[in-house]
Amino acid sequence: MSGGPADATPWSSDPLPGSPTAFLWGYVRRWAGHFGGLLALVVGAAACAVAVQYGMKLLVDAMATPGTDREAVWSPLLLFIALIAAENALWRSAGWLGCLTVVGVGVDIRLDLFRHLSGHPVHYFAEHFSGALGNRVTQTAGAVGALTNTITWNILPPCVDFIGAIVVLSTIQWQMAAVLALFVFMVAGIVGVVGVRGRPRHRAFSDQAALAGGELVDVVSNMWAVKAFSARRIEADRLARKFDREAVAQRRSWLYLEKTRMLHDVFLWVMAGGMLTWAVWLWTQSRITPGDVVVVTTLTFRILHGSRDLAFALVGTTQQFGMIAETLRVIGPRHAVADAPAARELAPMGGSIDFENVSFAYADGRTVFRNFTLHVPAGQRIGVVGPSGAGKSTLVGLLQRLDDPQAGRVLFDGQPLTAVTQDSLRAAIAVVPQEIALFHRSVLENIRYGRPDATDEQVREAAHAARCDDFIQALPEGYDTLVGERGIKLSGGQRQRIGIARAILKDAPIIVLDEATSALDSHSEEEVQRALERLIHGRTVLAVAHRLSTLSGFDRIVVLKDGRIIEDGPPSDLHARGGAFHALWRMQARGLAEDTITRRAG
Ligand SMILES: Nc1ncnc2c1ncn2[C@@H]1O[C@H](COP(=O)(O)OP(=O)(O)OP(=O)(O)O)[C@@H](O)[C@H]1O
Repeated sequence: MSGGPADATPWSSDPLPGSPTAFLWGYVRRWAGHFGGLLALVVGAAACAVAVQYGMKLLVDAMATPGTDREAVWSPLLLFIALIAAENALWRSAGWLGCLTVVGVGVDIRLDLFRHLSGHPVHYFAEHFSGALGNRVTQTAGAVGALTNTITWNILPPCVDFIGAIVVLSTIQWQMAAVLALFVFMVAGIVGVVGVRGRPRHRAFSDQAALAGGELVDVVSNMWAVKAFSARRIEADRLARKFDREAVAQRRSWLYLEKTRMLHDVFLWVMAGGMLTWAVWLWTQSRITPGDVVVVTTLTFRILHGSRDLAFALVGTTQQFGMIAETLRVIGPRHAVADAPAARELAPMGGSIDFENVSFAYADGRTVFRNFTLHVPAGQRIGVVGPSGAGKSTLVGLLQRLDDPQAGRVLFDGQPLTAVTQDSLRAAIAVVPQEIALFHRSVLENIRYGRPDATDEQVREAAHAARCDDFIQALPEGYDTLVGERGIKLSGGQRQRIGIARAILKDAPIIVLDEATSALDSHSEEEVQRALERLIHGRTVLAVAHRLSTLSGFDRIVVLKDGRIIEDGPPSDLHARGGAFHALWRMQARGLAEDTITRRAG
């Protein structure tokens, strides 16, 4: 249940607020009614709690003062009972409203962080642990909830208690109120300073915890390699060392808090003993009533306990703030590739591609293209080949605008990519990569990812055209079968064909095949090849391939080397020319022949 003013954040490329306070303030404003109500309820409840102590004093005085009418006890008693009822009603209302607020804000925060996170370019996710990013979003919502709870239950009430207690005590004996106020400031100050000095220990613990958590995510997501290299014990030992280091840091952080608590308890004992002795001495002098002694004692205990809660809560909040600040640092920056303010929807007109004097270097300074120019007319099938590191994937990435070139332009049907929205651009390009990303959802939903509004019938037609029908029908629940995380229950060829079905469904004017068949055996490749033929019919195709046989029947081949085009022309011309492409082709043909001989012999 959100119940609040959700979806106030646009899909902006602007950075998130840099400081946790500004970030949190946005939610306080969005949920102003809830936070305002919570504040009023908590302040009211804490004030009632102080008034209850005063009610107790009135009752004791009515009972203990000699010569007073015994009937006079009923009104203080009634007041006392009414105040207890009011206090509890206010606390419970605060609890209820706190629940609505924390839950609702938690949903908003996770959605906002997800929206911003998903706007970062693809390489951002390669540079960070994706699992850790997901956890970070969840933990930040948790930290904001914990912060709200800490302020509501551990910071506001002691502050109200303190003000209330000073007001009440000053009506009894102003000197006592002054001494108590001084003492509380001193204790809160000392415990606060000691607490803050412990921060490096707490930070060391959270760093170690993050490291150990990251290691665990890394190992679990690479479980295949762990098993393949029989490395379970090695990984367990490695984790044991990380956990040990984390445990040492955790003990140091925890025991430091215990020592601070002990220090506070000593202060509490000295102060409570001192105040009580002072109050009883004043009573022996008949300067204050028994009710005054009761109220001095209970208020002293109450605010001394409160001062400890407050000091620890403040230390706790610095940890929550640290966590939120770290998230804003990692997730919050401006998106590296953003839609221009005046970006239009792309208007596809056949699907021509132009790279005009493009220069591009990665963030680490590695230059891939210098003044690169390539024109692909609409409807042409072009194969891009070349040695590893030549820039083939970078070229495909620039076409999808995963990055912007530092100089020059990339155009789609004459429209510069920077002038159109990223969503409309990517809707016009269907990519079949080497690794098809499958969600842990049904086969039907996975194919429908190509066009979310497609009917079941259209999904089945696309699957049929991509030659998926047979194996999908053979799955336990057909199209409703859930594929495992990353589609682990399907073979490489089957995943590829699902990827092709998606692309067929997408019906985009440009098809990009990025090593689409390189991980397949010859039989699967044949199947996939047929599916691909159906997909690429009548469209502009840009195919990156190591296996040159994939490109037979293409109109044109471009051979890249070190970001430059070294050969360009129809495959037959390149063969005739006897250059790099021809040499590569012959090498692969020999490999294929050997492969066939080996299989026949087998
Ligand atoms: N995210 C990145 N950050 C920095 N450098 C990168 C990044 N991605 C690729 N490169 C570098 O850019 C150059 C071109 O890489 P690219 O992946 O485009 O080559 P490729 O021709 O597709 O290679 P392969 O056939 O091995 O996939 C290489 O030198 C590579 O190391």
